[in-house]
Amino acid sequence: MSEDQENVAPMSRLPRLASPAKPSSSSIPTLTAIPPGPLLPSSIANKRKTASSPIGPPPTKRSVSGGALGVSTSGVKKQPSTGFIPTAAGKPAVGGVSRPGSSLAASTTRRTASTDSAGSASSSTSIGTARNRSATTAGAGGVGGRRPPVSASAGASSTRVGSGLSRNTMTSGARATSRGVSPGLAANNGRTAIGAGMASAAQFKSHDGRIENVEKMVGGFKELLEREQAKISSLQMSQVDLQTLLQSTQNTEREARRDLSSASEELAALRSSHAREVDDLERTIARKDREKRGLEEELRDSRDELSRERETVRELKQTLAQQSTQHLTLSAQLAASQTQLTMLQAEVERATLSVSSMKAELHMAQDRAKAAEDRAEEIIKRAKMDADQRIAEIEEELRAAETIRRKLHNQVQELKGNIRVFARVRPALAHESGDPEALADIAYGDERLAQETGQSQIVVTSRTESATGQQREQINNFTFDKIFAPNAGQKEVFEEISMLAQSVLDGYNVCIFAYGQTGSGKSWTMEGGQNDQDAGMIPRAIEMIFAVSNGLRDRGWKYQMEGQFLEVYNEVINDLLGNGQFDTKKHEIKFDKDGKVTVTDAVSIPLSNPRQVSTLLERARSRRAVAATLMNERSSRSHSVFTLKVRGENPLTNERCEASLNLVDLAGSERLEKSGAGENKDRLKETININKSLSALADVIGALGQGREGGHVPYRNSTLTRLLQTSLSGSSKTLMMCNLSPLSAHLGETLCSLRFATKVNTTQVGQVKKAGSK
Ligand SMILES: Nc1ncnc2c1ncn2[C@@H]1O[C@H](COP(=O)(O)OP(=O)(O)OP(=O)(O)O)[C@@H](O)[C@H]1O
Repeated sequence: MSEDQENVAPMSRLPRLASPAKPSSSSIPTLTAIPPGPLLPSSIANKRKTASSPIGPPPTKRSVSGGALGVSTSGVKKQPSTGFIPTAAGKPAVGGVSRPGSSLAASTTRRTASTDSAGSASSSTSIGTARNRSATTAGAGGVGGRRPPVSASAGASSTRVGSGLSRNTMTSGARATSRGVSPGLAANNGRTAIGAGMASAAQFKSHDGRIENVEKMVGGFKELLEREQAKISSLQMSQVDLQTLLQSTQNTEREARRDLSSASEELAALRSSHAREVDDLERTIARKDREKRGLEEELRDSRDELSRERETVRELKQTLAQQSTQHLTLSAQLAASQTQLTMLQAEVERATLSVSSMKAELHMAQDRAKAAEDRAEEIIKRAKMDADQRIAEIEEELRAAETIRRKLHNQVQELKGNIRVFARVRPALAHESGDPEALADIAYGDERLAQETGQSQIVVTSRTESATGQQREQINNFTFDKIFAPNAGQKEVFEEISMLAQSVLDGYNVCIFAYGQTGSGKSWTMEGGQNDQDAGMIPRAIEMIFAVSNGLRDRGWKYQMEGQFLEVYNEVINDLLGNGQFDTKKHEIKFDKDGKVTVTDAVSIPLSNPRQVSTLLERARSRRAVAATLMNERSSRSHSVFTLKVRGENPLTNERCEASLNLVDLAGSERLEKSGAGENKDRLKETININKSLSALADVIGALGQGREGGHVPYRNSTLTRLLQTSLSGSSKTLMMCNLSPLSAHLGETLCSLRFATKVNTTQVGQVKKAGSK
């Protein structure tokens, strides 16, 4: 319900309160219809103000009753005259009455609002102000010119004065004065009212009875008001109680809230402590679990131990029982032994006597033994001297035998010829063996016959077509010191070479060439594959030389060895063991006063064991590979020369030797048209240089073959022959391995190689001499 509705509701109840005092049916409707408006709202307003000001001081009785009474009195007394004016004046009077009423109603509404907003503002003051406004409004209504000066409101004022209630009028005037109405206006109003009062005195008398009724009603209203005031007082009392109750409730609530927050905090603290306790308990439980498991394990172990202990106890008991039995047995035996001891003691006494006599005999025997020992020592000494003498004689004989062996060995080598030629045909490779037509017709002589004669045969059959289209078959028969068929392995080849290579330890220069066209197996023969089985002549020769030199150590020989690996490419020497990726130094060939060849700035690596050789070969290989990437297929277009320099000394025999083993992998020997060099200037230069050095080699061998002492040998015609000058001289042993391809496509080159090898084979170089030996 809105505030306006609340204000209106009491007005509907008012007729019921007023009805008992209704004096007559003719006048009451007008009176009762008008006064309740200003009366009831004041009382209700007071009531409401009281109720809506919970903390404001309760209004004094004087103030309330004064306000209410003043309003009701003035209102009630005004209304009859006002009520009559409309009756007499008709419609405008109704408007005059209705204005104050509506003004009051409005003022009530405002007052209620102001009370609501002002809160505890003084009720009496508020009421007084409202009433003053009402009066002012009424006055203004009269004076304001909206109505004629003798208007309903002016009439109302004069009615109050004219009814003889001068006190009231004065009071009203005084009040008006006191509330800001100008005194002149009040006096003016008073005079106007007296004039109007005299004019209507007759009417006034006729209404006395009604006034009495009204006064009775006022009395009733007073009673009602008192009752209301009593009610208000009791309500105020109960309001105070309620306020007290509210305050205490609020206090209680605040306390309860405080309790609640502290309880919440306590609860949170309890929860966290509970959580901590739970955590602690869980940890404790986990620990206890672990302890429990540990204890269980301990218990298991203890049980196991207990059972073992029980087992031991049982065994001990058994042992004890056995030992008790044994003890009894032993006690019996002891008794028997004691009896025996007594007997033995008697016997010992007898034996002691015989020992004394034997000791005497022993002393005599010891003297005899000492004399015998001295004699034996003398004999041993003499025998040892004889043995040492014999050993020295034998060693001397052995050394003489070794010297003889060396001589014989070298005589055998000499008998075999100081230039020997072997031929080796490589097997067809995997990609070549598919077509039998691709293989050349090569036959090998009888092996047994070869062993008997020391000469092997190889027969190469070539077929050509004549101009008339006839097939011509040419059989080419070649004889060499040894021919290796394709199935011959590296080991087999080395067995034939090893004795020659061993000569270097005896002080002979040895030179082994691998000659043949590109791809005929020269590198395979000299260096071989990576595993021991495929190892070529260089690693096998080194291994063998180290093994033999170690064996000769017992006979007083001490050897020092060093390795050198050079490459001759386009007549220029490159050091394959130098530092850096490839050689940038210029090397020259020099000869010392002994005629030994040295190469300037060439690296010589001291070798103390054969394993170092593989590292050395690997180093040379990688440097050759770098050079090969710089220049296509360079390896087959260059000569490689591995030199093992050996220096030996035998302090026992006072012998010394110095020699070198040269293992040469020659460049591919193919002819110019085969090499395809015509199209390429570099290749042409390579081929010219290779051919130059190979023919220089052939010329040197040929010149040596003429055997003229002091005859000219053209060593200087190529770098290769100059480099190998010492090894090719008459004091060296030379072996040429002629490597051959099995393919028919290479038949022409194979025949060329075989003819060159034959030329070398028929050369007889003069007497072989030890190099640098004393
Ligand atoms: N006796 C052999 N047994 C097995 N394989 C061989 C044998 N001889 C040569 N070969 C193989 O034949 C191929 C050519 O051999 P190699 O490289 O030794 O020829 P080369 O004459 O040294 O050629 P280049 O002059 O180009 O160096 C290589 O693959 C090598 O492994």
